[in-house]
Amino acid sequence: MTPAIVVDSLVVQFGSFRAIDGFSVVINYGEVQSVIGPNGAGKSTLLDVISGVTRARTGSVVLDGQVDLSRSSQEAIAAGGVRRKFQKPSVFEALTVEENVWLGRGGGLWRRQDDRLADREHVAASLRTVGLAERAQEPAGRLSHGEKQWLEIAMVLSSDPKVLLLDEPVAGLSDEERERTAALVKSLRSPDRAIVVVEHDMGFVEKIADRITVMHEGRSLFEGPMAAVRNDARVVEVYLGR
Ligand SMILES: Nc1ncnc2c1ncn2[C@@H]1O[C@H](COP(=O)(O)OP(=O)(O)OP(=O)(O)O)[C@@H](O)[C@H]1O
Repeated sequence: MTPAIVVDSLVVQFGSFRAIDGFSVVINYGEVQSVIGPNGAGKSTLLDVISGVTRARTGSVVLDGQVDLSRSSQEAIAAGGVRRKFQKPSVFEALTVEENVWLGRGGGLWRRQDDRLADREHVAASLRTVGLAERAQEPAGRLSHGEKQWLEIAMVLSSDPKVLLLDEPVAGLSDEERERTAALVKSLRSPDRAIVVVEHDMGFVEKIADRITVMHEGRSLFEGPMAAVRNDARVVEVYLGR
């Protein structure tokens, strides 16, 4: 396995409170890495550091053995191929589904007029991947909550990211939509892409994750496959048993 991102001894502090307190993890290409844990464990803060929203106090988050993302700007991180889908869908409702994906590809809607073949193909392929190709010309505001989640995935996919960060991708989705999202995330796995999923839905995580890290109070409590996670007494005590 080739590491995409190596998080080493990460510490994030808000005032005197340590939201992340010496956390380390290796995120590999070709895998879906899930980060689970109770509310307030530090999962979103971890994604914030990887995507440049929040600064680390100490430690490092190194991409491809070269770039320390904890010292890079949000723009540089996104341009370097690390893209994040936030928990709440934030699509542009008045724009069409396809226009939203053009925006996700980067550079704004003017890129559409530029009409470069590679761009067009990426936009179309992203819409097909998430199953929204037939809705491409509809205003995004007409999509259901689940479809908006998929549209956001298409928006980040359209830039062909090497690292995809998904923050609670099935929150608020129906059982059927969760099934579809699981199939979608599995289909996104590729040897030159690493996927990180933060999610509370254990059934979903079990379906998609190659590796699971359990976070608790800013630290890594346990790492392993779901069967081992479910059987670990500490994990049951702080998270699953609740
Ligand atoms: N900007 C901030 N200022 C102060 N405290 C913060 C800030 N951001 C997060 N925190 C605190 O850091 C801790 C970790 O928060 P975080 O959102 O990363 O947890 P989480 O594991 O994602 O939780 P959830 O599952 O509820 O989304 C929480 O106690 C939170 O209140």
